[in-house]
Amino acid sequence: EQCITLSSVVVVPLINLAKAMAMASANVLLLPEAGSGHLMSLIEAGKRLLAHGGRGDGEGPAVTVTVLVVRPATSESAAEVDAHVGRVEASGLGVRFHRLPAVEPPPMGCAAGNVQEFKSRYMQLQAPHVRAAAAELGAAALVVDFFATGVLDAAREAGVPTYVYFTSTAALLALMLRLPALEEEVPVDFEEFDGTVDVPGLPPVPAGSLPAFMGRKESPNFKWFLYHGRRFMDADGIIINTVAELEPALLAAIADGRCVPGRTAPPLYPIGPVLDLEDKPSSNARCVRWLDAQPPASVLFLCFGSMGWFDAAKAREVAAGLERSGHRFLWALRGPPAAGTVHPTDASLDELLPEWFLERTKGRGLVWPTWAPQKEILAHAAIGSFVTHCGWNSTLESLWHGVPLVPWPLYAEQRLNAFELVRDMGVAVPLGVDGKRRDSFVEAAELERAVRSLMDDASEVGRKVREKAAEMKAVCRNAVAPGGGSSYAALQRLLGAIRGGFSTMTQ
Ligand SMILES: COc1cc(-c2[o+]c3cc(O)cc([O-])c3cc2O[C@@H]2O[C@H](CO)[C@H](O)[C@H](O)[C@H]2O)cc(OC)c1O
Ligand SMILES: O=c1ccn([C@@H]2O[C@H](COP(=O)(O)OP(=O)(O)O)[C@@H](O)[C@H]2O)c(=O)[nH]1
Repeated sequence: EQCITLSSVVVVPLINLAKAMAMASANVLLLPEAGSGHLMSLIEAGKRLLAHGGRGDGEGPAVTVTVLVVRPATSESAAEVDAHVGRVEASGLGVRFHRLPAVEPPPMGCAAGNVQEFKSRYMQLQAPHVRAAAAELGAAALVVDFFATGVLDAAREAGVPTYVYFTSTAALLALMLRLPALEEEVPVDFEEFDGTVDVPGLPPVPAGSLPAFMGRKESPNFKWFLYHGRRFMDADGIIINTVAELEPALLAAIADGRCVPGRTAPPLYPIGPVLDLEDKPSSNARCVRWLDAQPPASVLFLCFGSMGWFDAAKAREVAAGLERSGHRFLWALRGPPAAGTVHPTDASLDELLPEWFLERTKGRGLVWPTWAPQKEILAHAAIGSFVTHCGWNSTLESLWHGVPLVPWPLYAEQRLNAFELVRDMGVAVPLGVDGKRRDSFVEAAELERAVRSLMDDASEVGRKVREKAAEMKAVCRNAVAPGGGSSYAALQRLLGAIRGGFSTMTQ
């Protein structure tokens, strides 16, 4: 109102000033899921947006990045999130944080087996606060975790272009986009199904390699994956933590509309590998110093993610398999979580290992009973291969260092990752894991066979897989190289789209 009474000599410069201020920076809001793994991955992606667009250039305004922090529902998770947010705030990288008001969690708590439902409903409840934050902070774009597609409508109502950040593979994305059709095509529950499933861009996928959440169609978790799969099509783009050259056929199948015939898929931005790979001072952990004394590419590393743990029956099979393989090893072994928590405890070696094991493998093996500095270990020249649960972050970390894999999937989408690593990418040897009757059990003889097939000098299969992993190391590094890399280019395209939308908004 004050402006109306002013002369045009004053009004025009004021409007221009407001526009100029708005144009000065395009604020990208990130909405991670309320758990630390996905939060870390999305923050890492945010750091890349800042590094590429933070100062602005001839192509458009500078980009700022603000993370909308959802209060985790458990104190265990809240402590992890607080610690990580604190570290990033202290790092001075310029990522901003905005804490969303507390929301009453859905009633079911962290009920075992309904994790996806709980997370999805909790994120959906954030919608009004996300809309308020978008207005308050002046959002140019919103990037949401793939469990948070429940806020898409609120973002749309607020007029904010919204992108999904997909923390896993293009294979899982293709499968989730296909899920509504697959549900119709396969007449029984997937856990009853013996056939193969068609995922465009992959060889036929055996039912036993489908993700754990797909078991029963009536389960709330399945329903939520179905929901998210549908909602991905409504996003303004899908940012995915993969590398174009790692999954070319899958990305082409999604982009060509082969996963959802008759509809155009949102633009895809494969910007991976999104990993926190900054040079950190060496942890000086004893396990890393132990590696210093081992010959190059001689050590098998075993580690099973933030939630993998073994009971004595499984640990004894591993021990026997490792002993018989004759190869050197570094085994990160964890025990069962304490009641009411999800994270493994430090292993009690007396309880988990056969009494002969440490003595018989002395000098060629080390058991590490706690959290391992995995990235530092995989970067070490002594590491020759990696037995992994196939979490996608662990997989990318391994490929980044050219380390070939032995896949031992445990939970989430890991069976699908294992299938892709062996059958499509050729960077892993197969391992027979009994997921149906014995909860991801591997027999000693089978582990010994797989390890030998990858690590024995005379193994032709091993040579090919090792070569392929070395190729993928180059692929990953080239992808993020400034200028010509595919992930670098995808990030530039993404910034272009965000800035383009922002300029339209502020015109
Ligand atoms: C991909 O399918 C599933 C992923 C998860 C899942 O969810 C999750 C949520 C968080 O708030 C924090 C996490 O750390 C986290 C991790 C997680 O699984 C891991 O995600 C990785 C990629 O980000 C990777 O793909 C690993 O394989 C996963 O173990 C959970 C889930 O079912 C419970 C899924 O089906
Ligand atoms: O002892 C461990 C176990 C895991 N990790 C790290 O935890 C992450 C695990 O992520 P992933 O996606 O592989 O699996 P998740 O734990 O989410 O199932 C990766 O960055 C690993 O490097 C680690 O550093 N030490």
